[in-house]
Amino acid sequence: MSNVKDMSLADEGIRKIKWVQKHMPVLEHIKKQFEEEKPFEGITIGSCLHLEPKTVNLGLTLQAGGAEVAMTGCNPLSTHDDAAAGAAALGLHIYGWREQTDEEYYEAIDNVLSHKPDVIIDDGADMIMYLHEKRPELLENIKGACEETTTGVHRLEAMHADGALKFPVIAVNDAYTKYLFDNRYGTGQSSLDAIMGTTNMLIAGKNVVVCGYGWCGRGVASRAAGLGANVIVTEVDPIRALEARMDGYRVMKIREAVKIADLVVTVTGNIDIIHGDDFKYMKDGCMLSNSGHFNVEINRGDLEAQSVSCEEVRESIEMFTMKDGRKIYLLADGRLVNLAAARGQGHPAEIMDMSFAVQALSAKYIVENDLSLGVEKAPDSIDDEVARLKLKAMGIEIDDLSERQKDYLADWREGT
Ligand SMILES: NC(=O)c1ccc[n+]([C@@H]2O[C@H](COP(=O)([O-])OP(=O)(O)OC[C@H]3O[C@@H](n4cnc5c(N)ncnc54)[C@H](O)[C@@H]3O)[C@@H](O)[C@H]2O)c1
Ligand SMILES: N[C@@H](CCSC[C@H]1O[C@@H](n2cnc3c(=O)[nH]cnc32)[C@H](O)[C@@H]1O)C(=O)O
Repeated sequence: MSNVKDMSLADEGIRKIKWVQKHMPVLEHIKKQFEEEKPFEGITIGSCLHLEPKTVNLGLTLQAGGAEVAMTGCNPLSTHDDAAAGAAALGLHIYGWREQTDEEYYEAIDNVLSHKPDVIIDDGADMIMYLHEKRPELLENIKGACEETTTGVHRLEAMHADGALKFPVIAVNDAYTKYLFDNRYGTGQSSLDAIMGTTNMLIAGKNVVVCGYGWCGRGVASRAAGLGANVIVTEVDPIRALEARMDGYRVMKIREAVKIADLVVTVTGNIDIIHGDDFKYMKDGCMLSNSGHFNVEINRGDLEAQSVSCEEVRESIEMFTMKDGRKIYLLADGRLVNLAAARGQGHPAEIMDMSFAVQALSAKYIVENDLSLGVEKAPDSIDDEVARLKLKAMGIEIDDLSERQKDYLADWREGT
């Protein structure tokens, strides 16, 4: 059963799914293994992930392993209607469409849960939260869950600390083969790609303010600098601020940064990064975008309160006219621009290849093991396997330690 926008888009969706499959060699390898081993026979997997071609390929990989798969999106703006229709035509249960209301978004989550999943794959923890709060009768079916992103992991750790979490969770985000590549190079490239595609503006010579110098912030800063921007970083963590400085960027307080910003990209996972009086100090024409989480990093309510009008001037660009006549532009409703902007394509397929390989192997790990309650990193063996498969797919060979080298590294006696 599915509920998508328009099944006549299925052929185009399938074309796009086939395209990404050519660029996801690790997941394709795992799909073949799953076809032989059938680790998910009798298992239902429910997911809440950005519903687009690469995610559908994860769904097909789980299906190849014998799973019944039900999927919805994890953001009201990020679903690709053609990929959703294609996935439904390929036998996955798909619920969702682009531009859902909040009510429709949670209804779709509810529909997935009605399939009574044994395993949940979440991105941002909305499905896990909803399950605990609104469908607690289903908790007993759940063997475990995987969480895709930094903020989702933080939410679930907080839930566990409160004693509220009722099943084990694997923090897929915390695998090296996830955050070092997805959060950094994926967010770096896809955010700039979406901002440029949405605005058709030049990046070179602009003051680009990156709020947060975590894994995503590093990626966004380096890609913006590569395009010729003058990058300014804001941080609250002294070590990350120092790192940003020594990586060559200016570091300053947000209040100083907004005064000179041409473009702001928030990537903190935190609330109210741009809020209140910050809007009063912005230059005419300043563009605001978020690539972190949900739509809380830029306080839209505060922006609206200080403006006299708001108009969609181009797809995914709202122009706020301020009381003094300045124009401030908000991209993609302040939701993560690389996925929620109409032109946002998400991370490149080669990146999601690794993230979703970790998801697929973590789901298998959940069904094959009795994990204890809590939030734990994906096992190192999964990281190692994904990295080795990726190197192999890229045609890269690396060296092995010799016996002499192993002995040397294990010996404290050998010195100068
Ligand atoms: N757009 C995407 O596709 C994508 C991909 C991966 C992660 N994410 C999301 O992006 C966000 C960041 O993820 P990450 O892995 O980089 O996390 P991270 O924890 O590595 O980095 C976040 C950084 O923001 C800083 N920060 C917090 N509050 C701040 C404030 N008030 N001002 C300035 N800096 C502040 C923190 O000190 C930290 O260095 C999360 O919400 C994550 O879920 C988005
Ligand atoms: N549901 C929240 C979650 C943040 S999404 C951040 C996650 O999106 C994932 N992501 C980035 N690009 C893609 C993509 O193209 N397809 C599926 N997931 C993606 C990425 O792994 C990252 O951890 C929200 O919408 O605000």
